[in-house]
Amino acid sequence: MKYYQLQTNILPNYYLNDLWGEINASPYFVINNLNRDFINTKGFSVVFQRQGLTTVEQKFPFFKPYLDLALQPNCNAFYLNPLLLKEGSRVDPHIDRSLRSYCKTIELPHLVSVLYVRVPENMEGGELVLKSPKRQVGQVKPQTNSLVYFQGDLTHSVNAVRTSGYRLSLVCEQYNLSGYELEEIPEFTLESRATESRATQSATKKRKYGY
Ligand SMILES: O=C(O)CCC(=O)C(=O)O
Ligand SMILES: [Fe+2]
Repeated sequence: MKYYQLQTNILPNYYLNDLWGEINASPYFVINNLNRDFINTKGFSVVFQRQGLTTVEQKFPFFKPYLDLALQPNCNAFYLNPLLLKEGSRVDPHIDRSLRSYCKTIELPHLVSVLYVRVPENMEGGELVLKSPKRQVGQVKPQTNSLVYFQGDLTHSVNAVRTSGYRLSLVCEQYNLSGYELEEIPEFTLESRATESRATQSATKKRKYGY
């Protein structure tokens, strides 16, 4: 794959509706302001190794069809996060490396997959912009039921959404780690502001972002 790949109409529509309902109903799905790059977004994260996949599927059966489709056979560690944007939300330029809080020296993901679960019709803004160090290599206009794979070394951002309605994506950072790095990654864990104490939240902020 060179830079990125886009597939449309990838899953049955009833599944996307179900996913929308299940994610919104999840008690873990709350305001997501831990990271400064994510402005006005909601979400939670599931961290797992391949051997924790059955636990993910037990606890979140509604993720299974997506994981069956999107997980790459050569990857062994994953960071899965549903992400909700609404009017005024945006994501500033970043490289996905969310597992670094478990292993400081971790390499970049092999690739990142993004399923667009629901996108407002005629959405203005909300494009996924992909950049290599030198130049912009792609701009994806999300559509409901499309799946994007992009190289894990690309800097990317999401333009501010300028219309009403919700843009829900299901993002999975996929890593191909060495045994040494893999040892540091939990087999299965959940990250959500809903389950963190206030003390943990401020400690995490200081550790990760220095404020
Ligand atoms: O929703 C998207 O298009 C990408 C979101 C993203 O970059 C992320 O969750 O790290
Ligand atoms: Fe990202």
